[in-house]
Amino acid sequence: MKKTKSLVSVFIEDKTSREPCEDAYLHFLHRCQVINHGISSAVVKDAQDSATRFFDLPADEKMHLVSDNFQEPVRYGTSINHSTDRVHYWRDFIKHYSHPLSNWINLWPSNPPCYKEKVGKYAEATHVLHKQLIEAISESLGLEKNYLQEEIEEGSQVMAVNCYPACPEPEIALGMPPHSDYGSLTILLQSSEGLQIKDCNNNWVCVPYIEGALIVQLGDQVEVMSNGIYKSVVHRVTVNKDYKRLSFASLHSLPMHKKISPATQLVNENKPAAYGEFSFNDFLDYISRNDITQKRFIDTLRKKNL
Ligand SMILES: O=C(O)CCC(=O)C(=O)O
Ligand SMILES: [Fe+2]
Repeated sequence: MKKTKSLVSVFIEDKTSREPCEDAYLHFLHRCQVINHGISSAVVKDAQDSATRFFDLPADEKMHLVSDNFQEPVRYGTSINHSTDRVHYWRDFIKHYSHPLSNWINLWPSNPPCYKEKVGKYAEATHVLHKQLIEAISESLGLEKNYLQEEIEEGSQVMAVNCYPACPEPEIALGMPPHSDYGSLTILLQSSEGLQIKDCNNNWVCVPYIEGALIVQLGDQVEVMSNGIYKSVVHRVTVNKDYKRLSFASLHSLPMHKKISPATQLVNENKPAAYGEFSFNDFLDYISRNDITQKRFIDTLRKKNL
């Protein structure tokens, strides 16, 4: 079976195997893990090993990449924004722009020497997978498969590589606070459990670790484009006291300046546009001036009279 087709069928099969209501479909997508993604275990392992070696470097080797500027294409840090966070989170991260790879890879860490090549291979593979998933989502909404094709080809990809060290008091700490991702989809690779998502009843649910699987999380751009048929996933990261956890969050989005709004095919008299338009740049502007734990960005886009 062709990869794209099998991904589509994963979505559709689950849609029909549950109660035929919108919520059931969303419920499934909140929990989506993809196993038939076509990214080899060697590519995944090499990327994980390279990232582990990067985080194991002495602090002063990483410090020259520290920045609180959210627009910086390569940024190392702890917490979310170390200088403004009122609560610090138990996380180190390196974030880098990743698409088109040749535009950015020279800025990526040069130590360990394998980092660029190995993480670069993984980033390119997730870009291909993202395109397939967006096609499946567009079709599931009754839109053309290539509805967002151009925007995805030219779109942005930020790879957030997160390291959550073992924490002596995990019950009073978090690796990341509750948030949803701004983009279209996030493709997430976790080395062990730790991610939790908020379900329809507002309970935190642990996302199980499945060897070889990639977690697919819906972001704010898909919620807006689908006019609320899909909802972006609120998630947070817990930590543990026994071992370090590594995750790769590949954050995909439309190009930085491109505004997304509800698809006209999904807007009608009975279902008017429920959100205003926004771009990735608008989100960056918001996050640099606001605390996302106080108010979600997507809440600022909802039309008030609906
Ligand atoms: O580490 C994780 O499981 C999630 C990371 C995440 O949510 C993010 O980087 O936006
Ligand atoms: Fe996230």
